[in-house]
Order: sequence, then structure tokens, then C-alpha cells
Amino acid sequence: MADVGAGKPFDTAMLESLLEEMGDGAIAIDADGVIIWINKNYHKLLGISPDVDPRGWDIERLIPESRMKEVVRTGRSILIDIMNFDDQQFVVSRFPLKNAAGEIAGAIGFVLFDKVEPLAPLMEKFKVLGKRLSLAEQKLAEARKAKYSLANIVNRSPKVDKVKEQIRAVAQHDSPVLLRGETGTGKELFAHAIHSVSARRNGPFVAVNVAAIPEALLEAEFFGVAPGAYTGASDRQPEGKLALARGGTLFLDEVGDMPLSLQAKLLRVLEEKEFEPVGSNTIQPADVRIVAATSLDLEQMVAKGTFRRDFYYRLNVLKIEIPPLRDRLEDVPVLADFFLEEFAHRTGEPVRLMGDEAVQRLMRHSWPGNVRELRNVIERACILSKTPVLAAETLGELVPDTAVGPDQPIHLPSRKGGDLPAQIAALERQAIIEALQLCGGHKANVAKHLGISRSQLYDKLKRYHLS
Ligand SMILES: Nc1ncnc2c1ncn2[C@@H]1O[C@H](COP(=O)(O)OP(=O)(O)OP(=O)(O)O)[C@@H](O)[C@H]1O
Repeated sequence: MADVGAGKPFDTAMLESLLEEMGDGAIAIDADGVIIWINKNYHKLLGISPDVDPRGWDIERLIPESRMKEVVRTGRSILIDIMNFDDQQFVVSRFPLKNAAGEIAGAIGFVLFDKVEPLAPLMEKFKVLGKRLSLAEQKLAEARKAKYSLANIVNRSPKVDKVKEQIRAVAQHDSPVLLRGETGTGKELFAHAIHSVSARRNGPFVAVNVAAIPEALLEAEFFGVAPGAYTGASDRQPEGKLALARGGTLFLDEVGDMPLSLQAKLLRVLEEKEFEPVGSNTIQPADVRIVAATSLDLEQMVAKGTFRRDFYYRLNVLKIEIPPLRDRLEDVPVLADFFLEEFAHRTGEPVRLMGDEAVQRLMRHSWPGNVRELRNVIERACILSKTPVLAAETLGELVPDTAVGPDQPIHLPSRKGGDLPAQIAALERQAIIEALQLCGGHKANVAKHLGISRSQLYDKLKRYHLS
């Protein structure tokens, strides 16, 4: 057997002969997972022809399900495990081998039983647990599949027809896609649709809302953490989103909120198609397609240096612009009908209807919160009114008459002269007040609604004495 230690506290020949006699089989690998020794019993048990010497082979070439490399990587023993080999099952134990300096120099594994029948009751339990686990994994994989396809995108406007065409076209490629559009226009819905028509549709769809994760946790969230990377990092730390999305699509929502340092790391992932979990020195392949979305003005952010130019160009390969609802008002009636049906389906109540006047009322609103706002208005109207047909007045109370049409002038806040910056500031202040009213004072929603970051909103609230 190869000497894995610097010193020789034992007579290695004696040790080797002891191991030779041990159990039903024994095998040892070095730190690279290469077989350095195998006893005769194991040789026979694995059915290797006597003239074949597997020493020098990678362990997984001989035993594809071997976990010996895991023992080397983690430095932890696996005291008892059931290992499949062809159509047989072995009960095995595996231990790390350390050199004199205490470093992991390899691993040794023993077959304890080559027949698992005596363990039948245990095996039965193991099988049931295994089945439950695979069922849970299946359910999780289902949940990770895209929930919406192109058919779930309701529209009548040619503008959205054009977006659907673009979706079909970009889905054929694997390059990153950048979805642009105001808050609530349906960017996430379109991201699901891209995945569902792409070649990756049978893989997972994993969404990350960059704005919702504290900056300090973002890196671990994306790349995962190697076991024992830092105190408190559990051995069973969930994998990062890049690993979870393997073979599928990773949706980066609110990508404009991504810190610069993480942008640099993700750029590397996009270019080199590989990544390193936090605290690990192993490189993993990044087999994901990136779809990113933002309501922010990335060009302006690049100019200001708050968004990396190189990352922006990499993301912007395929760009899709989702028009705001006020620019496709013909979608309002079909969307309203869709949300009325959805509400009825969710609550078990009969489907409410809307008269022409009520529909006209909805079409006179400018929908700053876009489709999400329309969905909320329909829901509130259904809750507030018990009549089978929703009255125009009910809707009128929920949506101010603010449409910007050819015959409807934009109502600017009163201007008592003043230079242009002062007038712009007055407009900005007014827009913030309206957004605060619309969102019930919820700051995160106000920022989203106005298409600015939370910190920008706080600055403006202070500047206009609105806090
Ligand atoms: N064309 C559409 N057909 C049906 N439902 C839609 C459509 N567009 C948007 N929606 C619905 O409107 C809501 C908001 O859409 P979504 O979350 O995709 O918007 P978003 O642009 O990603 O918003 P944000 O920028 O705030 O993250 C969701 O409930 C979505 O299902």
C-alpha cells in the first residue's frame, strides 16, 4: 500500500497484510481520487478480471457511485452507507487518511457486508425514505419549472404581439436577455414565457429578486457556500441559485439593484461559464441561461458609475422592452376580464361582469402601476361591491381619471412662474405625493412604482420635506 504519511510509525507491510484480510473488501485512494490500493477480496467482489489492475484509475471509473472523493473533500468519515454497484448493494464505511502534517492525503473504504439481506428491515426503511425524498425533489423541481407560458400572457394590442414574437425569437438562443419596462408591466411573466419556449424548458426556472436580499447575503445566495467555509456554515447549506438553476434559466429580477462587486463576479460567470462557491476552491460549471429584468434607467446608472458598463453590455445582448399599460390601453378590457375570472376562480364566487361605462372608466386612467395596479383595482372592486355587475362608480372611486390621451391635457401642478429646475422639482414632488397616496405610504412600493431605488426615494423625501 502506498505510504500516505511522512513518517512511518507502523511497519506498512504489516498494516497492508492486516488490511488485506479485512472484511469483504477494502480500497484506498489518494487526495486526487486515484486508486492507490485495493485488496484481493474487493477485486473479486467487484468482478474485475484478475489480470486487470485498477490502481492508477480514478475511483469513479471503477465505482461510479463512490463517495470516497467526498470524504477527501470534507475530511469527514461516512461511518455507514449503502452503495449501489451494478445491480448489487454493499454496506460500506469510509474514512479520511491524513499525513503526518494532519492534511487529508486520501481516503480508505471498507465493505462491511456484501449481502444486505440481514439488513432487510433497515433497507425497507431506507427505500421508503428514498422514495419520499425523490417525491419531494420531484415536487420541488415542478415548482421550479416556469409557471407561465406565452398562452398566459393576455393581450389584444399589437405592441404585446410584437413582444411575444421577440420572446419566441430570443428563446431559440442561449444569450442573456434583458427585459426592460416599468414596474408591474409583466417582466417576470415574460421571463417565465422565455424559459417555457426555450430548449431549457424541462430544466428549472429559478428567480432571484436582487432588491429583496440583503447585500451581505447576495454572494452566498448566488454561489452557495462550501461546507465548513466559515463558522456557522452548515454542512447542508442549500446550494446557490446558480447550482439550483443548472440546466435551466436564472431570472435576475431588479438587476439594477445589484451591488457593483457582485456584478463583477456574475460577469465572470457569464463569460467563463463557471463559478466557485464561497469558501471553496473547486470550480463548478455554470450551465444557466440568464434572463434579467429592470425598471431602472441602466444607461444613466452606467454613466453615473453605479452600474458596470461591461456587465451592462453583456446583459444587453438581447433586449426586450415591455410597453407600459397606458400605451396599450386596448389591453385593459381583456386584462380586466381575465382578472375578474381569476378572482372568481380563487374565491369560488361567481364571475363578476363589467358594463361598457365601467370599462371606459378604466380606460381613462393612466395606470402608473401598470398591469399589477389593474389586477389590484379589479380585486378591490370585487371585494367592495357585491353586485353581479361592477358599477362604473365603484371603479371611479378606485382609479382617478388621469388618462393622457390626445384630447386630455396633462395636468401639471400649478406653476407660478419659476425657472425650469424649480418647475421640474415641483413636478417631481407632486409625482411622489401621488405615488405615496397610491401605495398607501409603503416606501418600497413607492420606489418601485416610480422606478427609482429606495435610497433615491429617501433622498427625495428629505429634499421635498415629505418624510
Ligand atoms: N399580459 C398579462 N397577462 C396576464 N397577467 C399579467 C400580464 N402582465 C402582467 N400580468 C400580471 O400582473 C402582475 C405583475 O406582473 P409582473 O410581476 O410580471 O411584473 P414586473 O414587471 O415583473 O413587476 P416588477 O417590476 O414590480 O417586478 C402579475 O400578477 C402578473 O401575473
